[in-house]
Amino acid sequence: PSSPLYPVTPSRPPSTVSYVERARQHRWRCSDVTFHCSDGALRQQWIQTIREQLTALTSRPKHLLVYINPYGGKQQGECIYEQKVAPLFACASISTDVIVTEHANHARDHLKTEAELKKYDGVVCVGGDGMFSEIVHGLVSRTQRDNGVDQNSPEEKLVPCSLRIGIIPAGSTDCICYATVGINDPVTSALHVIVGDSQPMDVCSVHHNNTFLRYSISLLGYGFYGDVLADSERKRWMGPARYDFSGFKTFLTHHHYEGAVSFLPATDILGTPRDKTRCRAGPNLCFCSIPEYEVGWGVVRGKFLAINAASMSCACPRSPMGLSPAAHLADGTTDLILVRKCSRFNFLRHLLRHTSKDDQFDMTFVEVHRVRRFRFTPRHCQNDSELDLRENGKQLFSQICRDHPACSCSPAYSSWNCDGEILPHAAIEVGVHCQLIKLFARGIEEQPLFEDLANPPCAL
Ligand SMILES: CCCCCCCCCCCCC/C=C/[C@@H](O)[C@H](CO)NC(=O)CCCCCCCCCCCCCCC
Ligand SMILES: Nc1ncnc2c1ncn2[C@@H]1O[C@H](COP(=O)(O)OP(=O)(O)OP(=O)(O)O)[C@@H](O)[C@H]1O
Ligand SMILES: [Ca+2]
Repeated sequence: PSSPLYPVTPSRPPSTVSYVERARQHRWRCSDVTFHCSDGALRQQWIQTIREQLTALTSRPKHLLVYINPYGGKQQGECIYEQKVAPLFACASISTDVIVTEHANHARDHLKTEAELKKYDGVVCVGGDGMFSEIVHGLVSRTQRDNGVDQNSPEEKLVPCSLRIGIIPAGSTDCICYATVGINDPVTSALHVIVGDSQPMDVCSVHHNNTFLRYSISLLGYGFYGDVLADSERKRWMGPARYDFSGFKTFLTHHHYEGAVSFLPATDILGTPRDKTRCRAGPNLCFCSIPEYEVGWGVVRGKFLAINAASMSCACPRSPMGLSPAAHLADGTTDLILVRKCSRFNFLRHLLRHTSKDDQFDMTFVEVHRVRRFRFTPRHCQNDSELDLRENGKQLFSQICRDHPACSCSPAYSSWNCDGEILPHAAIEVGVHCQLIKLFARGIEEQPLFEDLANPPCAL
């Protein structure tokens, strides 16, 4: 159908208008209302007017490029798209080019080099956070190349991407979707695409020795989350449960890592990581401020169980408030959470607080800073031969452990978990790029007291 009204059949047919209705827990549903009109001319006038009103909404996409990961999460990507999303796009007169990916990085490389981006109003991915990360890497790299920007320079100002990205959740964690929409529900996400929502988001660039490594949108985690990921990658066959298994195992292993974290605090912003307010849809604290004066870098040295940088809350079904509940999606900062070496019992208390409303930062061994840039340097390693050292270190360590089975020392290095991908270097430099990308989302809406009055329905 080429209009939001259907069916449009001869003689006195009923005319149906589809619209968005809010349901529980941030879910959106498609409903319809059927009108009967005995006066054919009046009916036609109504149809014409509604069509014109909808066409005038330029923020709504008309052509989308869709990538489906058939192997993400519970391997339901294709089925979710065909059954739940494609019919809605068709109903809203959105045309699509669909690519089912054949290998990892297929979507990234297609976007980077081949895709004819001018044809589209947006890119949609069906998968988890890993698939979204592929789309971001493809689009951001393509935009920098097209604009002659060198990604390898950590100080370079990156050019924002013009195409919006939609996420149809079909992964294991879906934390980007959860934190930008409030729920990981394919129909809700499809409806946010259809109504043409727009949510800007920060992107962190990660460098090692003036070489670009990766972008991060949600979590950069060294120590605990790096070790959980490294272990869970060997257990992909377990599906989403691999994270709980590896989480439990890593918790028991209780390794700590020594190093120095230096950071540039964001002092000229309104919010702090300890705020009780949350990043919500509508006017809020979420904007890019320009630093007014130079502030000095802070340095924290020590032994850490975890070093986490959360550029957004990282709320997900496992942790409904997230790693940094007050983090903002698009304020140009990341919340640097440093968890110093402590007892297993205390670390468990800290982890448990992620599952409730209790403050996980209110503990003597945890500190949190809202920053614009940071660097991490592991102890024993300040030069280029880090990787060699790392390999030798691993061999040495396993040898020592074989010789002394009861020893409880930690290995020298962990890995960085960069949005679910393992980085090859421990020493990294990170900078936040304010509002580099845009999503088909609007942030999490407060649940209004009188839903119907505060949020009028929206026709498809
Ligand atoms: C006692 C329960 C404590 C539960 C504490 C839960 C905190 C969970 C916080 C989750 C934050 C997810 C951040 C998202 C990162 C994504 O960019 C990335 C890509 O999808 N996902 C992961 O790396 C996937 C990372 C998944 C990490 C799961 C960690 C699970 C920890 C379980 C610890 C169990 C200890 C039990 C001791 C008896
Ligand atoms: N056709 C494919 N075959 C194998 N791997 C793929 C394919 N398409 C994409 N991938 C890769 O699969 C990885 C995981 O995908 P995805 O993010 O969709 O699911 P997930 O890992 O289960 O979820 P999450 O990232 O939320 O934990 C991604 O890193 C992506 O690069
Ligand atoms: Ca942020």
